[in-house]
Amino acid sequence: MAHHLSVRDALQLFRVASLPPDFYYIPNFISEEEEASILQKIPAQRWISLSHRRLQAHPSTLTKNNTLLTAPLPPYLVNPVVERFKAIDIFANTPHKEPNHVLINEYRRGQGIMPHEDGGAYAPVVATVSLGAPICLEISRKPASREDENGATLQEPADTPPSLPLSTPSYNIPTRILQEPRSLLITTGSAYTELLHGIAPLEVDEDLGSATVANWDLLAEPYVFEESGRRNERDTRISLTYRDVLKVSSAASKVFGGLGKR
Ligand SMILES: O=C(O)CCC(=O)C(=O)O
Ligand SMILES: [Fe+2]
Repeated sequence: MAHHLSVRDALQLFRVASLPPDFYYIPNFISEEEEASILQKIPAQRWISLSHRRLQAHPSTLTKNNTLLTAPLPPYLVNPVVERFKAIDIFANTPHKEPNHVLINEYRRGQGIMPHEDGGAYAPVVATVSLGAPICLEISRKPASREDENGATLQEPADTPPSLPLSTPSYNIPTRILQEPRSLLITTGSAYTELLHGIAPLEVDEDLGSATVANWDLLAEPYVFEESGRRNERDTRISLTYRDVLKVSSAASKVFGGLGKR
């Protein structure tokens, strides 16, 4: 008798089991040819330079109140990546059922991004395709916060015991997720809402191994790091982060809706 694995069951094979739900790491999500083709199509004139990385937003940057002016994503960001997302139902439960926004980040050797959370502008699913070179994503807990008597939020020191449910002792946090080029990382559930992610501004990721990298058993080529002294010499790495922006507005609704209210 044939056994059929549902898409959901199949995805569980790629869950990063040592972390709170849910991170999924899928190596070789795209081929080398597809990677080269995407890299070549990223428009050189669209980069916005920040102090420790550069980035571009497609189809556009969100407005001040986190609204996306809807427009199609460029075809090179849709095919094959979004087509493949549909096959594994990644955005099946988000409001628009597919990503409508992509941030492209570029990190040169020594660059990074501060620990942060992606917040409420998006449905709590991020799908990150990595291109160019490996890099470590650092995963940490949010500092517990509480309100003082004036209603201002107080941040507690990072070593304060965190609130449930992530305090389960089996989770070894802080940790790292090693993202190989052509891999896909899906961040959803409490991994999206309760944890911080960032990239340390390093020239070398060191001490790579099963005890220090949460997705070690899911890597396509762990031997590359074993053979290079458990080190990853950073090189330029580009990420495509696919999201579903909750608030959207079309150009037409902006013009006619606006007129109607006057
Ligand atoms: O480059 C990455 O993998 C992380 C980017 C990121 O966290 C973001 O754009 O919010
Ligand atoms: Fe982020």
